[in-house]
Amino acid sequence: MTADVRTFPDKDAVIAGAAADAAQVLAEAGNGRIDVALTGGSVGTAVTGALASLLTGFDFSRLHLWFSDERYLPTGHPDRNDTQTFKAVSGSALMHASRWHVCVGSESGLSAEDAAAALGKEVQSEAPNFALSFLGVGPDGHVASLFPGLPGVTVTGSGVIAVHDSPKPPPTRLSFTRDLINSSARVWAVLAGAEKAAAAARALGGAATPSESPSGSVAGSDETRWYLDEAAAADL
Ligand SMILES: O=C(O)[C@H](O)[C@@H](O)[C@H](O)[C@H](O)COP(=O)(O)O
Repeated sequence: MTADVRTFPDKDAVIAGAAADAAQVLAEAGNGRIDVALTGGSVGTAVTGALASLLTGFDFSRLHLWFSDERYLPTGHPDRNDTQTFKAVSGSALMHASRWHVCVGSESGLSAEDAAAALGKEVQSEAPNFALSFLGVGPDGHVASLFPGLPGVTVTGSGVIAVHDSPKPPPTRLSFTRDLINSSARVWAVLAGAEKAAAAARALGGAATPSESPSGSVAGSDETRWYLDEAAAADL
């Protein structure tokens, strides 16, 4: 499916645009439970923060929030994606979502494989039907913690994997598989900056393999959108 590419003047406009559109998706979602997969990184976290301030009059008890990847560090560590997200949304009603499905922390003593399996079990038993998955994109084209050249991006099945030797610190991470990400109705990539331009062009060019371009290998079952600033869109 062809991605719907939306270009904005700068990073702040990308964040505001994606958050406003996500607020509309949530407002228009039918009755019942809504599952959303959040992402880490500067742009994704800021989108979640902006979304939190737009959701007025929303029934938060319907909302289940997940992270499509986590940096495998102790609970509360300032570099964890959930910690950074909680900071971005603190004081907002988003904190009252029915459930934040966070990953176990490394203080548990679990190996990354066992921590990934625990979250995978939760995915299996909750059977989330993701309405929306946000993804940041790295300069190397990674999404979630699926990095070019590492084995994770080729793992099949709707599970959660352990990732070792991540080129972006920290080295140990947990990540949704590509199949789990792609089970989302909507997959929205959010990115900004000239350092992302080559990765965006490779992904949207459509010729790269998943291992060369993880971001080019993710797509929503209904819709794939890319929110980019002009700098990141420069090579499209
Ligand atoms: O744990 C993480 O860092 C991520 O989830 C990662 O996939 C991130 O979204 C991208 O690296 C983009 O990050 P930026 O928006 O900061 O460039």
